[in-house]
Order: sequence, then C-alpha cells, then structure tokens
Amino acid sequence: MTTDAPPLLAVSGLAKAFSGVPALRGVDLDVRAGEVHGLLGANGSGKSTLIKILAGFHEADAGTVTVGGRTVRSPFGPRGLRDHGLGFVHQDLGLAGAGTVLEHVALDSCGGAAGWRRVNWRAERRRVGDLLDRFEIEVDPDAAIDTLSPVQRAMVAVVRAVGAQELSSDGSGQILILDEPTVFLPRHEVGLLFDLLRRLRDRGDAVLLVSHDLDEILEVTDRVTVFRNGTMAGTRTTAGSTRDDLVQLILGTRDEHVPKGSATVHRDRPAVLAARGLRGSRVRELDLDLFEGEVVGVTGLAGSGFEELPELLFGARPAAAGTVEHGGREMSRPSPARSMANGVVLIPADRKGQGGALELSVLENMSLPFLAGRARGLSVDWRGLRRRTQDTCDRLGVLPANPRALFGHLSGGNQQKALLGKWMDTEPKVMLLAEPTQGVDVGARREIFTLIRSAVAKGMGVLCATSDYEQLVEMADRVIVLDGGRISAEITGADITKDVLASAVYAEEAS
Ligand SMILES: Nc1ncnc2c1ncn2[C@@H]1O[C@H](COP(=O)(O)OP(=O)(O)OP(=O)(O)O)[C@@H](O)[C@H]1O
Repeated sequence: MTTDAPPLLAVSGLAKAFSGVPALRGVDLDVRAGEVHGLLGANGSGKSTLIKILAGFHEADAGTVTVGGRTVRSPFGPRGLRDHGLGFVHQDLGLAGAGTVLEHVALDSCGGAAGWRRVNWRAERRRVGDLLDRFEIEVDPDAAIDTLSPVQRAMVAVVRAVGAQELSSDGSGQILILDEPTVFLPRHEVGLLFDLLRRLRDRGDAVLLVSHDLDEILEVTDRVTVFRNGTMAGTRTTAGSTRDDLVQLILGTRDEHVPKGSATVHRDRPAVLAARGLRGSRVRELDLDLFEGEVVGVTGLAGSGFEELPELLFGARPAAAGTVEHGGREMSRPSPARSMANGVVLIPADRKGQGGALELSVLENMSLPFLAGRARGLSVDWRGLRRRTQDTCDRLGVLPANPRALFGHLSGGNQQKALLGKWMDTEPKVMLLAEPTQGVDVGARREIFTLIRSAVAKGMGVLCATSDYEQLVEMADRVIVLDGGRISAEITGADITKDVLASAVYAEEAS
C-alpha cells in the first residue's frame, strides 16, 4: 500500500437531494493508487447515491470530483466517469446468463464512446484470454455465464470492468468501484474474489469496495471511509482499527449484542412445523422439527441444500417426496396459499425479485396481506392501512417513514425492515427466513434481531437459512448443518460459535 500517494479519485463536497430530501450532504472521499478502500455506512447513508453519480446515473447538485489530478464537474453524462478510468461492478453484476464470457468482454470494445464497430473476434479472443491469464482466472472464454459458479461470475464482472477501463483510458491508474459484490457469494468463495482485488491493488490500481460485512472490510481493505446520514463520518487506516471502532463510526454508538434468551431446545413444546422424509433438488430425506419459541439456523456449504429448505417448507418450491406439518396439520404438498393460511410466512433472500414490488409504494407493498380484511365490497380502507403502515415504519425505523414513497427507492436495508415488519404484523406462527440480513447494515441488523427475538419470546418459531455464521451465533438457539442434502451436525446453545460452525460446515470437505 502507498500511504502517501496522491489520491487517484478525490470527491469533494458532493451533494444530492431527491425531491428536496438530501441523500448526500456534501461528502468528501479520497481513494489512492495501490489501495483497497472500503466504503461503509448504514442503510440509506448515501453510498449507492455516490456511486450512481460517478457512474452517470444521477446528477450531483453540488461538489467536484478529481480523477488523476483532473477536476471534472457533474453532470458526467450517460457514461459517467468511465472515460476517465473508472470501472464499475454493480451488485447484480450486469451479466446476461445466456451470453458467453467472450461475448460480454467483446461487447465493451464495440460499443461505448467509440461508437459501434465490427467485432474482430480473433483479437477479442486474444484480449479476453490475456485478461483471464493475467488475473489467474480459470474460466473458459466460451463458457456461458449461467454455467459459471457465483464467484466465477463475480470475477468475470471484475475483469470485464478492468478490460473496459484499459480500452477507454490511457491505462495509467485505474479505479475500480464495487457495490456489494459479495452479497450473493457463498462465504467460502469470497476469498477468491479478494485475491483478485489484491492483484489489482498490487499493480497500482485503486479499488473502492462497498460492503456491510465488517469482517470482509477488515480483511481486505487498507483504509475505510464511513458515511453517516449523507455525511462523511470519518476515514481510518484499517490496520489497527477494530470492529467496534467501525461500528461506532457507522452508528455513532457502540454495538450491543441482543440477548438470545435461555438458548435451550424446547423439545417439550409443541412443534409448530415438522418435515418427514423431505426431498428437494438438493435436500435428501430430511426430518426436522421446529418447536414453539425457538430460532433454528440452517447452514452448510453452497449446494448442500440449506438454501432451498425455506422454500421447500413453504411450498414455493415443490418437494420430490416427504411431508410437511404446520402446527400438527400434515400436508403432502404444501403450497404458499396453504402455508400462509396456517400462519407460516416466507421472507425470501431475493427481496428485490421476490419479496417486494419495486414499482409499488411502501403502503401498497406493506398492505398486501391485509387487503382482504380491509375491503368492503370494492372499496378498501386505505386510511386504516396507511395508519398501520406508518405505525410499522415508525416502530421499525424504516426510512423514509413515508408510506407514499416508492418501495424501489428505499435502500436495501430499509426494504428488508419493511418486509419483515409487514409479515410480523400478520402475527405468524412460523417465519421462514433466507439470508435475512443480506445487504443490511449493523444497526438495522440489530433491530431485526431484536424484532425476531421479541416475536420468538411470544411463541413464534423461526427457521433461518444463512451462510452468515455471525448471525447464527447472535440469533439461533439451535443450528443444523447440511451436507449433501442431509443433516451432518446439530449444534445447540452456547456451543454455537463461529469456529464450531465453520469446522462443522467444512468437516466433510476436509475429510
Ligand atoms: N431514486 C431515488 N429517489 C428518491 N430517493 C432516493 C432515490 N435513490 C436513493 N434515495 C434515497 O436516498 C437515500 C440514500 O440512499 P442510498 O441508496 O444511497 O443508500 P445506501 O447507503 O447505498 O444504502 P444501502 O446500504 O441500503 O444500499 C435513502 O434515503 C434513499 O431512500
């Protein structure tokens, strides 16, 4: 790392408001050549807004950006600062499943600022091969994107951005900006992506990495900047900073762990959900009981089957065999409608694709489960629904606490809080969660755990499928580990630690 190097990218006094509501209130940030720089901040603190301004998606209201010593003023046009050496990898990676690696990388050399031109496939094949070789990525250029593993896709998105930078600028000091690239990656593969980021840093590039995962930030970054409520809360050198330092900077207060309660397994209580001989596309002959008032975590390696369990138990994904019981009621074929009628709700991991309708308002999204109860004939009691939504938003700290706001305009963490609040309000007996705090900041995470624990104290049963060990340590009374679709370990109470979980998950792989 080059500590005293001049910044490759310097942002100064950048401001942006949406309909008069400030998202950025004049932030500063500098990213140097030869460093991985982390950008942290609570949900809605303005990280994506900054990146979208640099990418040309939004216009800034005020402020300047200096790239490689040259000051550029917003608006930056539809290509943003790409022609100044900035490359972007957004969370969805921007790759189309059916296209090949070669086609994706070649696309950048025939479009963009240079205008359309014919593709020289032989030259493109050489360029792609060279890019993959230089960054030691073992991927076939002719492989279709949807045949690649999640981490291979992320690495292809990164080298594609690097390749595009090399085409559109003079090749000196590149700046790569990654917006939460690890959210959809299995934990054990994140290291491969980080090795790639280190290679970029070591050749003198600057990498700006947005993440909510403090362990990742501490592992891979050299410095870190924290945004709080649209302002810059501070920049720290990572070496010597602790998790608590960062949490304090993000929240303005210290982190407090949510007490788990007694953490005993209540086998004497009624099972609110049970599965016998359940088989899915990965899950094999699984027997499971979820008792009243407990949080059961389910984890494992990618492909072990833990990811599909919430959907199988809910009926959103058909089971190949087996039965599911909701509160003692046996169903050979659970369906979402029957599950909901039995008080079982599912909060899927893909909140943007499956959890909420982005183009509807917060009010419409949060009112869906209550519409039937609030309708008389063709008229709906929207005033009552608005009151309920406002109350839930206030209680959960959903920002903006405005039922009329578009759901798609809420930051990721606020969307998740709104969805959880909606389903909590239906007072379910069982909540099935898939990666419930993906993309959610430490403060909102704590609020979500508190909410879940208070519902659990009243008897709700929770099954939470996640590869986030820390979440399991904080939240679960019992964790089952899947391997090859079958339960390979069960860990309870105080035995649930990160180390124990990691060794249980990796036990089979090591043997
Ligand atoms: N297009 C938009 N219209 C209206 N408000 C918006 C729009 N985009 C963002 N906002 C608001 O601007 C604020 C900052 O949002 P932003 O997405 O930048 O936060 P973030 O730090 O990236 O959050 P997260 O970590 O949840 O992704 C939020 O209050 C958000 O609701």
